[in-house]
Amino acid sequence: MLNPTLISSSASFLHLRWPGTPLRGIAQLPASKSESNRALIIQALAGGGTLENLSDANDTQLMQRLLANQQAEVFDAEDAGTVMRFLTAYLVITGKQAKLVGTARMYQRPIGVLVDALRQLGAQIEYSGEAGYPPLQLKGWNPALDAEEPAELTVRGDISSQYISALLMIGPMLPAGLRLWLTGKVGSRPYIRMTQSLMQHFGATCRDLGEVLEVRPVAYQPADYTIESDWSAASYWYAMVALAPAGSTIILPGLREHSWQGDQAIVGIMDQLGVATEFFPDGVQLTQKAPAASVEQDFSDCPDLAQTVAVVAAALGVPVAMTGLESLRIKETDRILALQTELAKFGARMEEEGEERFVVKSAAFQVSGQQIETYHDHRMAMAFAPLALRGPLTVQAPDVVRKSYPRFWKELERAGFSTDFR
Ligand SMILES: O=C(O)C1=C[C@@H](OP(=O)(O)O)[C@@H](O)[C@H](O)C1
Ligand SMILES: C=C(OP(=O)(O)O)C(=O)O
Repeated sequence: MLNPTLISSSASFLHLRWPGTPLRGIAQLPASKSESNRALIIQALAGGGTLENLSDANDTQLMQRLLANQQAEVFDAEDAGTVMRFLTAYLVITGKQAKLVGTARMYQRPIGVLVDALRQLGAQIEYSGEAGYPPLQLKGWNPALDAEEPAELTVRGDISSQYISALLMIGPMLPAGLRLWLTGKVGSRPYIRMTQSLMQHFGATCRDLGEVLEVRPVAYQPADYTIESDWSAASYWYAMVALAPAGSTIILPGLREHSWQGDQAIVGIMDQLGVATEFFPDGVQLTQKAPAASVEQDFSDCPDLAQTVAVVAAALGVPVAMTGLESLRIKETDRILALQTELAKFGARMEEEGEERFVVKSAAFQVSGQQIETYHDHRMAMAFAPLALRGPLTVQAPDVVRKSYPRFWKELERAGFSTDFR
């Protein structure tokens, strides 16, 4: 069978068009890659259990392949932050000596906070390139940990929550558990809570005691878990409903009202940008409503939604003030710079007004054949694609979506977009 992701894999450009009718239908979402990649690490540590609905995202397929070949000498995390960070901690705790490599961009994404913490636990890790960044050489694990008292670590929370999740997940394997003190402004908190919830689902004990997170030395137990659909991926369908002609509505199966994913925050944000959500037992229906006159939003807990929201607000002409964007500069690309550059092609501006506060404003926003650069960032492609509902648009390197949503373009075709891959 033809792999749907291969159809576009060699394309340099995708020309997207919308016929002008209302947008209606059921869109299939990928499963959450954040839940999937945690569940895979925990399942490997638990030694069993069944995972249903694992994500088809490259980040998850990659994690699965790497965990299936643990005797490897080199582990290539490609551009997947969770793979690089979670696997580093996993390989340390399972005593592997190996090299961890990735893309050129991965070598610009810091990992020093995690390496310092693992070294304190007894890991021997060397930097093969620049100190503080991958690639890493894991040289062994000589824990000198107290059998009675939990290991105590102090970790900055203001760079990436993935270091904290990585450390929490190996906590049950330490002789007396782990006490993790967080310093600085902790970002992406819901991802830390998601880690705790999944750990608990697999029998571990991980408690949030305010300033400190405590993991007891209680072993993981094999368990079954069904991964929820991905709320970050859902955000692009919210954007489409917000920008589509009157009378548009979309059903998204597999989303839960009580979710472990912080990006469910899209429900409240898009309620202000013209999309109402109705929950059903297995999913949601999105319909249109009037947007607010202006929006203020802190993205500290949901950084992956920032691009979607900036583009929709600019296209609607609703001024939006955005805070909590600090981590955007060290993701797949510098997402602030990328947004500023690409929004400018439509006459919209994203300007820093005061410290770490960005305001997106636009007048006479027009979509008329612009070409969007994607900067090796899946979210740049998916956040700008909904603009095709307002006029013809070209997306450069469309295959970038495979990182989290390989079927994205297929789903757009099913919804009625015309796609021309060149
Ligand atoms: O733990 C996770 O699954 C993730 C945490 C977030 O990263 P940061 O903690 O670096 O903000 C998020 O941006 C990323 O897409 C996935
Ligand atoms: C930032 C992201 O992923 P990661 O950090 O896991 O590469 C993302 O998916 O937007």
